[in-house]
Amino acid sequence: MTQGVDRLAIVGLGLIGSSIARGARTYGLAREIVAIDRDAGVIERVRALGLADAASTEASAAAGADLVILCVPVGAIGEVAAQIAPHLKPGAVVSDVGSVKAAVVAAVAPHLSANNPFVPAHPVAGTEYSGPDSGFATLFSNRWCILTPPDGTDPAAVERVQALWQGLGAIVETMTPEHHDLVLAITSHVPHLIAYNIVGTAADLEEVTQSEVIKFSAGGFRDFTRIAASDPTMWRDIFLTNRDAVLEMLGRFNEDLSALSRAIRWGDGEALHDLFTRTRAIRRGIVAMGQETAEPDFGRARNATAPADPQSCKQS
Ligand SMILES: NC(=O)C1=CN([C@@H]2O[C@H](COP(=O)(O)OP(=O)(O)OC[C@H]3O[C@@H](n4cnc5c(N)ncnc54)[C@H](O)[C@@H]3O)[C@@H](O)[C@H]2O)C=CC1
Ligand SMILES: O=C(O)C(=O)Cc1ccc(O)cc1
Repeated sequence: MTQGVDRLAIVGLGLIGSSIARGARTYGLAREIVAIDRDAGVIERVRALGLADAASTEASAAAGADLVILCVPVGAIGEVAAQIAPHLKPGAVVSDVGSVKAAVVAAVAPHLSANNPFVPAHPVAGTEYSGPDSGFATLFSNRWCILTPPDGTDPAAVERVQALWQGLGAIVETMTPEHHDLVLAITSHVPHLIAYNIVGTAADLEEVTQSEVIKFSAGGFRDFTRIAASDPTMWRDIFLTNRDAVLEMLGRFNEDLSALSRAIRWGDGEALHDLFTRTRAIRRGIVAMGQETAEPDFGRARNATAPADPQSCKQS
């Protein structure tokens, strides 16, 4: 059994935090796991599921941890860092899993002393489910985890966080927070916004079509509804904290959408066919890299320990 971390504290035991706890147990990555969540109901579930050696609603439970991972919505990460900071032992490394990085670095840095290096991380893996029941140990297997350590971060701290993610099966890559935010704006954030928008538009049309939108929802729309079922708090925070990059990518998206509208209006089949051929090649490239299954899996195909009844997960 690898003993990477002596005491691992996880703050926020939702989908991501509970998956880290399960993975750390399964793969023997920590001698002791401490779970911290402000929600007493979550702590109760953590105890019932046996996800940690100790579980508490108090930030002081982070005392004595070698590595503390903040797994709360990005808008709360700075405030949670401030709460745990007074309890950290010298040398304890702090990390997070937030989907946005520049705003998180800015929010966390002021609260930590030089004795407690911050190594921001983002596992690019998840589902539309939330809460402690929705996690599973293999969530990060063969998935990217992006680290965005500020220049001058203690290399030993980066190494500790990298080792944890590699132990969880992730492939680790390092980049600047700003680059991360631009890349994720187009690959993750704008796609979620499009899903929220199209499902919202369809819902508004329900009155006009007398429920036929939902009744006849076929492949494309159904895939959007899965994404649009993602946690409202988490995604509100992502759009508010990655505002500039999302607006930049949304501007480009709108321009390209206008070009497509024009092609349809003027019967430019060649332009449509050219684009659809290019996008098909991109999908096939992703499948070939093993980052995706050929068919939509609705977030459950890799879920080796999924609850028998997915409805038991907190669905947003
Ligand atoms: N859901 C996903 O697919 C992915 C999420 N992320 C990131 O991971 C983080 C967590 O997301 P999920 O696990 O999906 O969320 P979740 O909603 O499943 O769990 C969040 C947990 O944090 C707790 N929490 C919230 N505010 C808190 C506070 N102030 N103090 C202590 N605990 C608090 C909540 O009680 C809840 O148990 C977010 O920053 C998100 O951007 C990253 C990759 C994928
Ligand atoms: O469920 C999906 O399709 C996702 O895209 C999950 C996801 C959500 C947020 C992230 O920062 C990373 C992955």
